[in-house]
This record gives sequence, structure tokens and C-alpha cells, in this order.
Amino acid sequence: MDKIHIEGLEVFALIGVYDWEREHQQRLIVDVELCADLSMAAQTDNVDNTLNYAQIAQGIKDFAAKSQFKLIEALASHMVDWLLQSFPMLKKVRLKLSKPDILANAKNVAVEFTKEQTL
Ligand SMILES: Nc1nc2c(c(=O)[nH]1)N=C([C@H](O)[C@@H](O)CO)CN2
Repeated sequence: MDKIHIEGLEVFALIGVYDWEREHQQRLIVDVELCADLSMAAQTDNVDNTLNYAQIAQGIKDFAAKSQFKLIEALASHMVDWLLQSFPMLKKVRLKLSKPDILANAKNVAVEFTKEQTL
């Protein structure tokens, strides 16, 4: 299946279980794999015939900025649902959400969800 990848997208969200975490938005990183038929875009060379990755990246940033979940699982899962609903051309989405600045002795902590279109 054809894929568009957006890697290392920095977003900010109010996230976390503890009160001290909820005073400011925290930095998160999104890696997303967008599965869709890209053959029409390849043939026509027209951005109207594809998933515009700039529009999707901005949508992900806006979604995160408006969210108020406690767990990264909840934010990631709702983000995938929003992508599938907003972009019917998507067949499948795999999304990894990282919270890189939270664990003192680890480089990263992340969750990953994969969901398919139900439309
Ligand atoms: N599986 C998870 N575990 C934890 C989460 C989370 O989102 N998913 N969050 C926290 C705290 O908010 C953490 O970021 C700070 O200790 C703890 N465990």
C-alpha cells in the first residue's frame, strides 16, 4: 500500500496525570504513517488528488493544542480517529506519540496505535 510519512512532528498539549504536569503544555512528538492510494497524485502531479501533508501536519498540531487528555494513549487514539474521520481518502493510519521529556533516565516514552478506515 502507498504511504505518506510525517516524522518527528513537534506538537504541544496539556497532558499528564499529575497536577504539576497540567500547569503548562508539554512537548510531544508525532510520527505518523498515512496509508492511501497515491497513484492518482503520481499520475496527475496535482496536490488536489492526494493527502496534503502540510494540511495534515497542521491539523495534528491544532488537535494536540486543543486537547486536555491525561494519558498519551487517549490523545494518540483520539488523534487517529480524528484523522480517519477528517480524511476519507485514508485507508489506514499508524501513529506513534512520544513524550520525550518526562522520564529522567529514558530517552523516550511512546505509545503507538494502528487503525483502519471504517467509512
Ligand atoms: N501508560 C501510561 N503511563 C503513564 C502515563 C501515560 O500517559 N500513559 N502518564 C504518566 C504521567 O503523566 C507521566 O507522564 C509522569 O509521571 C504516568 N504513567
